[in-house]
Amino acid sequence: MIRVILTDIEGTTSSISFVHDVLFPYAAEHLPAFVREQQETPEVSEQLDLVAEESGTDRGDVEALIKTLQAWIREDRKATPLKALQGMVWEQGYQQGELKGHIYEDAAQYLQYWHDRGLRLYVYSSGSVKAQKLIFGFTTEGDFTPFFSGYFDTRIGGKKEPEAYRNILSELGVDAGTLLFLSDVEAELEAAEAAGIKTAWLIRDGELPETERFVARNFAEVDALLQKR
Ligand SMILES: CSCCC(=O)C(=O)COP(=O)(O)O
Ligand SMILES: [Mg+2]
Repeated sequence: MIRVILTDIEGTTSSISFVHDVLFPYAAEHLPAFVREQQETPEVSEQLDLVAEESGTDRGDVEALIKTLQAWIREDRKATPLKALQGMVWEQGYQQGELKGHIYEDAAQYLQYWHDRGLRLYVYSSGSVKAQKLIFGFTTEGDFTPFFSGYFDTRIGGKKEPEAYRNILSELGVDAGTLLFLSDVEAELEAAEAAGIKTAWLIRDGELPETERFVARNFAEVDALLQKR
């Protein structure tokens, strides 16, 4: 029986276009000034150390580090220090009212419903935990953070690696068979399944694939699966 739901964000609870056409351009625009101004603060400095280490860029050349970060944004690299810095930049945007998180109507409805029914809800996204709390804390529909029991980002492991899902199970202290993972990316579902976790593949637009997997157009269809299991 499913007692815990672990959900991806981009393409699952929230639109890909919000992340790619709003969040990423916002970060690309504001990150250079943010890094120049905040480079001496411990939280930013720590991330710049990691950017230098991962890219081989000279740690003393802040402009080169910014160029590396901009290139990573363009290629949608799921690098943990980039994700941490993006979260800090987005925080300013949400606080100033320039950004509002997107959440699909059905996701908003069912997250609340599942929470009220006693299911435990967790997020697993490549976006940093800070970024996850922001997108759900400042949505156009209100604050959804009270419905979540916890958040995981790439510090627990990459989303296409079975080890990450084993780490999540161990952190949560639950059996694999009680957890349902929701994502729009098949490679993420395969990794979760390799750890014994049940999955639902969210296909919000376009043609449905021919697959043995459980596929859902929206969270109402995921709920139908929950009724059966
Ligand atoms: C937390 S909102 C920003 C999401 C993000 O930065 C990203 O790369 C999307 O990753 P996901 O794992 O949610 O597909
Ligand atoms: Mg996704």
